Amino acid sequence: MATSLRNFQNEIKQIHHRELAKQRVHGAEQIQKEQKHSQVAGKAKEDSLTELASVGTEEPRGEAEAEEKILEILLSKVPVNHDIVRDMLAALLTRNHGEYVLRLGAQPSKAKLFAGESDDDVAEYWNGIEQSEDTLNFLHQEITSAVEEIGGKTSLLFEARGKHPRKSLLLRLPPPSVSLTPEVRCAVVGNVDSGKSTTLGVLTRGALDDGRGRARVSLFRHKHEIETGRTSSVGMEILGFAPSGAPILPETGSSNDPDVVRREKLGWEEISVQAAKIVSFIDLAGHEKYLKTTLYGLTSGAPSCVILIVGANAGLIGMSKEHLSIALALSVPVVVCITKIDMTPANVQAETIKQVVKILRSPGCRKIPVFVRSSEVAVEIATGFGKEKLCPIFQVSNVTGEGLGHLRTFLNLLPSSEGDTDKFAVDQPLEFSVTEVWSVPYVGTVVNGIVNGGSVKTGDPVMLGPDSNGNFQTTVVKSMQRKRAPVNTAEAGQCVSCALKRVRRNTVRKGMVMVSKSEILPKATRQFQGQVLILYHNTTLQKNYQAMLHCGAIRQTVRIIDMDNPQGVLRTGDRATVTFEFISHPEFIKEGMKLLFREGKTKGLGVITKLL
Ligand SMILES: Nc1nc2c(ncn2[C@@H]2O[C@H](COP(=O)(O)OP(=O)(O)OP(=O)(O)O)[C@@H](O)[C@H]2O)c(=O)[nH]1
Repeated sequence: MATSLRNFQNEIKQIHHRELAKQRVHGAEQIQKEQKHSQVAGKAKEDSLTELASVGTEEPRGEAEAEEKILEILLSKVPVNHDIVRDMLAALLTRNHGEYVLRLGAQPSKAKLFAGESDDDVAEYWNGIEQSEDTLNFLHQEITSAVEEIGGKTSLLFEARGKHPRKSLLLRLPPPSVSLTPEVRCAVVGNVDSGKSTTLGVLTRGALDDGRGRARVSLFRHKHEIETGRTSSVGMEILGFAPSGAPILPETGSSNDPDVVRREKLGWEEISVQAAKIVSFIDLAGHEKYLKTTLYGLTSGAPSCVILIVGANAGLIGMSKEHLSIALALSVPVVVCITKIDMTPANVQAETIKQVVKILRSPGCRKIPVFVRSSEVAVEIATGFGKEKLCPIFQVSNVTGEGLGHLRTFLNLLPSSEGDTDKFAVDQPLEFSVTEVWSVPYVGTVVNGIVNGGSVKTGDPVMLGPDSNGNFQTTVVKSMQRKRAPVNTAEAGQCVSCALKRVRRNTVRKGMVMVSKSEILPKATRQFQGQVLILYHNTTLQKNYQAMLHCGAIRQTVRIIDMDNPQGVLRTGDRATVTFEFISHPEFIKEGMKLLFREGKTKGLGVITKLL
């Protein structure tokens, strides 16, 4: 089963990439067509589509300039053949959307580092030049002033003295506007009472917990949540990092955590204005009763990583295994965070760690667990996160603050969602999926969601739909907000809310899309084919079977109307091409989209292969 799941996931990936490539070609053609059309019409005014094609190619922060300067300084201090050294140095500089991690001094091999070997044992070194502490300090100073010259900030992430001195620096160029601040989306899952809301409360508010739920109170949205201490909805929290690398925290209060820079009370808007990077958390419910909501949060929020919270005292129990399997099925990279290490006896904690490692290494997961016990490991694992099979494990206490510093360093360096060009393509016409709808007094209908492709500007005419008949209505984006700060543009990979002109609240539902207005009308689909793998079903699955389908922000009951399996039934582990039909209304879907369907314990994973 594990091997077939892996093969199937690889196939899904291939189909997804193939379809994305097709759509990109199609999107570029469409943009070209539109451009020609506007030229013929003699439209001299700035065309949003031309701009759309150029977004992402520009380097607004002077990134190339910064890189060149840093390399020049390093080269001038290293008395060896320049060409070889340049390549080596470039490899030590990890670039990620306006920020760099620079490693100075000889670096231990990652394998040794992740295995947690002590500095003296580290025999193997990769790309790096052995330098004295004085040279490192000198380079640190020179680079800091060079980065400051171009308006950036440098912060020390890690430093090792002694036999093999080395340093890791974070160089960050502040984003020119809020609309360009890189964002990382993390979904937080785990069993009831594992400490999800508490960990988020402590990370985003700064004040530590008292072990009786103090830190989580500000995160709850409903009265019953405060009364029961149980999350029931999808909550959103943000953590901003300043250009200096320090977390921006909104509340005053005492904290024994030395890593924290404390500011006066701050709202989301202020955080986004001050931040050079924003980590947004999707706080999901742990109770089985709310699994549908949790699944929705996982598929609709397009997270770049899933943080699985495990109570050290309880281990991976109940829904946490379910959450882990869903994250793996959706191929979202996983981070494990073991909480409550302050109150758990050593033997129980060791048991939990053993269990987590065993599950991560099992053929179903095939992850390589890495314990993050130093900032150096946190830096290394964050910069390449998502590309390898590594699964970082953090051990933290929300009461004493132990281990939270490493977790913050890791979050600070995670690659941003916008940088994931596999998932989000800028060079396509706009596609925005609606994940939430509100009616705001004096503003009107506001939709929140993710820009899956292309970009959008305020004032752009767009089409919103499909409604229950499969039709789209035309509207205009009146204004936009990103993390409650007003913005004028939003690009692929970002999560924004848009106020829409002349749209009634009751005509909009979650799962709808907003696409750019063009001559080609968007199409709503009622029936489609998908390649699926049945992950679990206790008997057999036949025609007319109904289940809840999750596909991006879409959540609707589907019925199986056909399958290519000769016996006409599907069992656990079976693969088939299945024809589905949406029960209540057509939806906007595309070939290559991943789908997940569920009914009770039954679970299936797949990819849309054909729209009928
Ligand atoms: N001692 C100690 N207690 C903790 C720690 N983390 C969380 N707690 C406590 O554990 C309890 C449960 O925490 P929650 O954050 O509500 O758990 P949850 O996972 O969000 O639960 P649901 O919202 O119901 O899914 C609270 O009383 C917290 O105070 C920790 O690191 N140490």
